[in-house]
Amino acid sequence: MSIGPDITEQLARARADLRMGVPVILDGEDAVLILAAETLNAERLAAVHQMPGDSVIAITARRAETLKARAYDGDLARVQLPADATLDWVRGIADPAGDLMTPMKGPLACARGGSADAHRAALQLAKSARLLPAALVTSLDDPEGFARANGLTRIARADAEAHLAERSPLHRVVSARLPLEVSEAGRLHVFRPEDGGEEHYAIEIGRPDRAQPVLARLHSACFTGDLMGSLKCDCGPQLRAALAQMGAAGQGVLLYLNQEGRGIGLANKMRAYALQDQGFDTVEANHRLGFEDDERDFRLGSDILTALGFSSVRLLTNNPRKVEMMQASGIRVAERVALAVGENRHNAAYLATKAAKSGHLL
Ligand SMILES: Nc1nc2c(ncn2[C@@H]2O[C@H](COP(=O)(O)OP(=O)(O)OP(=O)(O)O)[C@@H](O)[C@H]2O)c(=O)[nH]1
Ligand SMILES: [Zn+2]
Repeated sequence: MSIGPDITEQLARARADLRMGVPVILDGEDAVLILAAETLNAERLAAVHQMPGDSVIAITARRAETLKARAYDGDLARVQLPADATLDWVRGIADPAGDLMTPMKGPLACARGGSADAHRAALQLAKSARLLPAALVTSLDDPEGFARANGLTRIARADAEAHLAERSPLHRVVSARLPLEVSEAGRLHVFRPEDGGEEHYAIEIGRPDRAQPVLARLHSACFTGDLMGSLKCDCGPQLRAALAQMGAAGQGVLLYLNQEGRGIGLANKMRAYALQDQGFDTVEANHRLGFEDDERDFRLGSDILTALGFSSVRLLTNNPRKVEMMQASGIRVAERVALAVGENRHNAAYLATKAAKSGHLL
């Protein structure tokens, strides 16, 4: 066994590099240098302009639709980097904040033909680093030499793809008693993924019988709603109502999953909120940013329930995707328990959009 970083650890480094604006090399067939558009700076853009390889900005088909760029690769587009492209221009491709003020960035020329696999991996990596899904991608002739000369992280793309497609195993780190307002018999379990990603928590109330369906909630983190009392969503009231029901029943398990903003992170969620102030709804805002409606993987909820010894739940939710994903990953949903609380005049349209476009049941 090597003492150096394995592929999981290399990917964690790559995410940290991209978040800081440091380039990463994806090696293999069609080796490339990638930089996240969001964290690119003027010096590094100038350096890319000097490189002999072809440069494009990879964006998702969702973002391409807004920019009227041709997504020849199906799920993504490769926008050619003009020789005089400025940092503001690159940022404008990535970030829809200024779309309405400067609607015409193009016409944008897009690459077609050849492989877009490296570009797809770059976008996946940017998303998993909770950055905007847009990457400056430059072809490289000598990836090993370039990595050595510049001290860059170099990853075998084939290994990266295999790992990015799988969810990271979670391990319970610690469990401790946590008396709560709703029940003095509370316990908190902390779960840590192997990939250096965010930890997730399970709050167990009482000692639920593992042989019976447990009253359960998969709650996605919402800093604004859970902690700040935001009126733009229903998360805070849902969190408190779920805990109150478990307290009243004397048992239950609430998973607090750190999937802020339906899996896009708080910064991107706030970008979506800014777009909502321009008149777009919650789903349109995600699409304009280049994300899908919902980027969450609820199977991590099943992993945690399984680790705690549960195999069957009475699930507190209005979201049919949660029910489907639980069932598909081996947790039986014996019953869906509706959780409709916290509607107000600020979130009524948001709740209506979720019902109309995301299939939420009321
Ligand atoms: N991207 C994005 N995320 C949001 C928005 N409003 C709330 N969220 C996030 O959405 C998640 C909550 O998901 P919801 O769709 O409200 O509810 P759900 O958890 O899918 O379904 P329920 O179980 O019925 O509550 C949290 O991670 C919030 O941070 C928004 O406008 N845009
Ligand atoms: Zn919320």
